[in-house]
Amino acid sequence: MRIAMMATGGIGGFLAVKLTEAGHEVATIARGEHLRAIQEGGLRLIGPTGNSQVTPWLATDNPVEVGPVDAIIFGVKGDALDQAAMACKPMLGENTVVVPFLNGVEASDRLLAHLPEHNVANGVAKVSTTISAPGEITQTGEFATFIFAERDSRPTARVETLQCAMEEAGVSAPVTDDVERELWNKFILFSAMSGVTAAGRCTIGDIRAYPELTALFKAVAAETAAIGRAKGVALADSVEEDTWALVSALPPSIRASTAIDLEKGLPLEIDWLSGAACRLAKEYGIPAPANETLYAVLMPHKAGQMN
Ligand SMILES: NC(=O)C1=CN([C@@H]2O[C@H](COP(=O)(O)OP(=O)(O)OC[C@H]3O[C@@H](n4cnc5c(N)ncnc54)[C@H](OP(=O)(O)O)[C@@H]3O)[C@@H](O)[C@H]2O)C=CC1
Ligand SMILES: CC(C)(CO)C(=O)C(=O)O
Repeated sequence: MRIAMMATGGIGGFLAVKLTEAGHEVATIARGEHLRAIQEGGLRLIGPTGNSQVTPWLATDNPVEVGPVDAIIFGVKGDALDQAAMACKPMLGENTVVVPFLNGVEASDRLLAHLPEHNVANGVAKVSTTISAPGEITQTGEFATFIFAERDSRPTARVETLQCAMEEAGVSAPVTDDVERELWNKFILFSAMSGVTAAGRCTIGDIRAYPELTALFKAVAAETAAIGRAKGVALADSVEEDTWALVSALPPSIRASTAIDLEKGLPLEIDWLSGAACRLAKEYGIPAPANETLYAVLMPHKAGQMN
């Protein structure tokens, strides 16, 4: 397949290495020092079980050079979505599938402001990866699951082809019959994990150890689940308990990327996490005091560099 990464960060960089290794023509869209490093020395993945280095088919900051592709893996931070979406246009053909893997539940809908609906799919990523140096991606932990489908979850050849490509590349890409439920399952976990580990400057281990943090986490997860149900998402009756069971199984040192971004003084994705929960709660008439409090506490740090 011919696949473009918009862009080559934690998500796009990880998949670029895996899919290039599996023999696909991968175009990595990047910029600045990171782009120069990929052009000069290729893209390196530091993984939990070993490292790999690839030379992608193309490394550029100009999507016109790439031209139409079969699939675009769309992975930028929430605030960068609009500009990155517009930049994708030269890479679209009639049947190109654009799969967003942003955290939150709004990315696919937001893409429709810029891209034709028939090109846009929906997806959720369960992986922990970051740009650790120019030209280098580091993965923490071995989990790497990418769940995606057409926006209405109907099976199509283009989604199935990309899922097979990922599976053959050693990345889990299970079929789903309800991609919206998958997004909300993660959002229920992640709205709480992001808000609490960032505002509390704490880890998942702390959330389990301090009853006050446990209660706060569960309150956020329950609010977000209530919003999902009000929206009509087919959540399991046990989603709150299932979410806590997942938290109980996570390594104690884990924090959300939001907490790590806060520590580094980087901009926070809170408008698309706690902020999204608050917005959607208002829309559906659901009280969301825990999400609102966490959103407010993190607000002064939203633009970064204010630690
Ligand atoms: N990484 C992970 O483990 C996971 C991430 N996610 C979500 O996936 C999304 C992407 O995260 P992640 O990949 O980690 O983000 P990163 O910040 O690692 O990567 C995004 C990259 O996109 C680049 N970029 C943004 N806009 C453009 C543009 N217009 N043209 C070219 N390059 C551009 C950025 O460059 P620059 O630095 O120059 O702005 C950056 O290198 C987020 O919503 C995140 O929450 C979800 C699950 C796991
Ligand atoms: C928790 C994790 C690593 C799971 O994919 C994540 O999505 C994030 O921190 O951004």
